[in-house]
Amino acid sequence: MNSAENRPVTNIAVMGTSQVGKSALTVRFLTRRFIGEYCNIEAVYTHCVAATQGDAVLLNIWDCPCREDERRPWASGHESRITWADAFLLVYSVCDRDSFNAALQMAQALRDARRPAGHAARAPAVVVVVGNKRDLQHARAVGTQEARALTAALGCGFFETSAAESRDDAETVFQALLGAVSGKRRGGGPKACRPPMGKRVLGLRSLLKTLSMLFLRK
Ligand SMILES: Nc1nc2c(ncn2[C@@H]2O[C@H](COP(=O)(O)OP(=O)(O)OP(=O)(O)O)[C@@H](O)[C@H]2O)c(=O)[nH]1
Repeated sequence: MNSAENRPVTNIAVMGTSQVGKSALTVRFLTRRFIGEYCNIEAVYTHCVAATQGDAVLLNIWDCPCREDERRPWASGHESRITWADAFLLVYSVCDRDSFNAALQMAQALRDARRPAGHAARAPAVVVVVGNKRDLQHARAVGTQEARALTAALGCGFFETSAAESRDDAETVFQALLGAVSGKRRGGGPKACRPPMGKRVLGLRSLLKTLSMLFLRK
C-alpha cells in the first residue's frame, strides 16, 4: 500500500441552483483562477490538499451542475450524493433570492435525509451555505445578517464569497469544510471511499486541459 492510499479521503458535493457560481468556486479553489465561463459538465475532481489542520487529504469534489429550469435540485436523483458526501457546499447567489431559498430548503432536506426516522442517528453531514457574487453589491437581494441567522438556525456554516474577485474566498471555504470534517472524524479514523459509480473522475491535469480548451475557444 503506498502513502497516497493511506491518506484520509474527503468527499464534497457542491450543489445549488443554476448560475450561482458552483463551478467558478470549485475551479477557483483548484486552480486559483476565474475564467468567467464554465463547461456545464458533471464531474468529480480529485485533488490532494495540505489541510491547515493536520496532514494532506485526498479531496473528491463533485460539481453538480443544475439545469436552468431546475429550482429544486435536491428533489430527485440526489440520494447518491447524500450517501457519498462527507460535506456539502450549498451555493446561492447574493443577487438571487430564489437561489437562497433553494439553498435553505436543500440544507433542510439534507438534515432530514441524514436522520431518517426510526434509524439509529447517523453522523450529520457537514453543511456550509455560501452566498457567492458578493462583488455585485448593487444587485444584492439577500442580506448578510439575515443569511447568517437563517443558516445558523439550520446548524450550517455560512460564508459570503466572490469567486470573481477574490483569490482567497474559495480557499477559506474549502479549508473550513475540511476542518469541520476532520473534526468530526477525530477518533473514527479515515473513511475509505471512492468516487461515485459511473461518474467521470478528473485530476487537476484534466481540469487544466479543459480550462485551456475554453481559453483557446475564446
Ligand atoms: N460577478 C460575479 N460573477 C460570478 C461569480 N461567480 C460566478 N460568476 C458568473 O456566474 C455565471 C455562472 O457561473 P457558474 O460557475 O457556471 O455557475 P454554476 O452554478 O456552476 O452554474 P450551472 O452549471 O448552470 O449549475 C458565470 O457567468 C460566472 O462568470 C462571482 O463571484 N461574481
